[in-house]
Amino acid sequence: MALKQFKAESKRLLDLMINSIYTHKEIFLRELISNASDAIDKLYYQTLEMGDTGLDRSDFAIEVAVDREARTLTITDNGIGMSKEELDNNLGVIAKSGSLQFKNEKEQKEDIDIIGQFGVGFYSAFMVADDVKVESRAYGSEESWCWESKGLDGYQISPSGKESRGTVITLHLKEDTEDEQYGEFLEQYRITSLVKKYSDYIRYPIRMELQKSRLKEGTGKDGKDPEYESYFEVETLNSMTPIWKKSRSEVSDEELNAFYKEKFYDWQDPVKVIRTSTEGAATYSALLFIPKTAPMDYYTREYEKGLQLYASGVMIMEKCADLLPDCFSFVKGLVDSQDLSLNISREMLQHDRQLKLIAGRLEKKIASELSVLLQNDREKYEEFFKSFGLQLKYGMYDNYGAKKEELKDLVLFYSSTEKKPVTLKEYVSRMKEDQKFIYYGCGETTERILQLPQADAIAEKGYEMLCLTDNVDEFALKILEKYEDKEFRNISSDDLQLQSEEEKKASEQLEEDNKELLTCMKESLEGKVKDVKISGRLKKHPVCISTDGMISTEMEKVLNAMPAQEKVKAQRVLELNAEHPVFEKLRSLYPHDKDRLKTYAELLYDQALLIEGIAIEDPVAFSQKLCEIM
Ligand SMILES: Nc1ncnc2c1ncn2[C@@H]1O[C@H](COP(=O)(O)OP(=O)(O)OP(=O)(O)O)[C@@H](O)[C@H]1O
Repeated sequence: MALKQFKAESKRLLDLMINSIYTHKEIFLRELISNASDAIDKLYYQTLEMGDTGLDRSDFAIEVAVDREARTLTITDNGIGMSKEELDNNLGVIAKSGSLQFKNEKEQKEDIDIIGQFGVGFYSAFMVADDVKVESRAYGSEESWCWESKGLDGYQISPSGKESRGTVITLHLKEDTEDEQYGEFLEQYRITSLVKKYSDYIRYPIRMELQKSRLKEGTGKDGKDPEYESYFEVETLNSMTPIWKKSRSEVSDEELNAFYKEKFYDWQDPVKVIRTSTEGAATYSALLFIPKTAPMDYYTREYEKGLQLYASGVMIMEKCADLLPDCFSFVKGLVDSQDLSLNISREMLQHDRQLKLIAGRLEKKIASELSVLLQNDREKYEEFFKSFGLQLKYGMYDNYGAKKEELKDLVLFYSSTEKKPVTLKEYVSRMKEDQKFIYYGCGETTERILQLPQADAIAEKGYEMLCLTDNVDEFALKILEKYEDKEFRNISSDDLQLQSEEEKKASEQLEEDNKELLTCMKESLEGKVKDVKISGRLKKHPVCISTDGMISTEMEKVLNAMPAQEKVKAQRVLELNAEHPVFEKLRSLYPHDKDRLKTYAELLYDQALLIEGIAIEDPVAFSQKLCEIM
């Protein structure tokens, strides 16, 4: 059977090319400038191959010009140009890329940086123009030709009078509509900012004659009013050499900081600049910055993480989210790689191994740089942690703790004994010989945690306690389970293992001796507590709440504050200090005055809740009871 060829409805295809593959019309300029740069590259390499032809790299340039009256935008290059056949083949055949072909033929050349590969970018001009004219004169040719098209209906090629080598593309911009202001591409600020945004690192100068304003000579001084005049000046719009491609010795810290502030709209220097480049399985350069403070919207849904992505000097994506894990979403910066499989529109990447590989390496690099900062510049790290520590702790907890190992040495918690933030490693290194657990307390502020009745016993033993003040903290530690084989323990949990065997026995005896009193109190607090016990930990305070089981009162608070969450309840235990005068009072009430004992039990329970920072159920009743006994 004969093999049949697919046919394409070329008008339809062109329509798709023009209108469906790009989301932003503005990228047409990037595409045309990239073509101009490719054309110059080709000529440059060709002349290199041919030996000296008198052409120098500095002779090459790309020019952009606007004519508001004629409503045209022109892009001129002095690159390799196109012959009549090339105009026909390259611009008349969709998806034919002369650039890709050129690149493939020269594959052995190392630093060839040709951008084009799909053979479609040129057609993006029709998103904004209703007439496109390409006048071109191929290098070394005697003739020049003009290709012209109004879009879907086809194109014409006719002789042109272009005298110099290269290509001039003239776009006649579409009329403005209610939805689209094509005229904006005639504004110089729009053109200059588009060049900066997408084509800043094109290797050849992109020049434009800009209209400027200056003080008229002789005015503005000696009592004369200032008068201004406009004048024209040709300016190079792009910076050409990417700062990340310069060697370390060529770029000062100040330059890097200035670059960061300008590109990423920050007014402060970053706390850390990370430069990295790799060759091999994935070839890329990255320039990353860790900001000093979190942007206003950082901890909101509006914040978008991501790194800028460049391919061969052209900006492809402003925020490539896949390059950063959530735990490091605060990192700003860019990645430049030639190896990425771009999507035809250059707006997306194919989710390939390459991208994953780069993302994985960057993640490791960021983690190791943070760890170096922590070791070498504690003050700076603490400053950083104030802004982004919360994110690292979320990162530990997120995704069932998938990144907990990577992050556990980067988090800090305030220490009760050191009176400053410490790492888990530091805590463990200071643990007392007989100390079993890493103790922590939870609350709104460190001051309140330090005042918790449960903290007294820890302090008395000379143990260190971590103060957890962010909602996520306890969850992060719970998911970590252990650090260097040491379990974490909330100071409010029922089993702190602080008592010696003798002390334990004494408590059990006391418990036994007061069994009926405790049972009576438990019945008075029916539904509120799981148990009423003699405490082994209280020193100064008469009562405290401890919890039995996985959920602490702090976790209960956090979980119940979440809108869709099913309500949870910590298993509360009311602990009594048998050494406290209040306990004597309780003993004196039982069994003669059970009503009063009930009131006391309720008051003490509410009091314990207040100390924990938990709202009491019925403040009015609490106040009445208090007055009653007064
Ligand atoms: N200014 C120019 N000078 C010389 N040749 C050009 C110029 N502009 C376009 N061409 C030729 O036309 C071809 C098609 O251009 P087009 O922009 O459609 O695709 P591309 O640049 O090859 O690929 P991509 O779609 O990835 O940008 C190019 O490969 C190149 O051979």
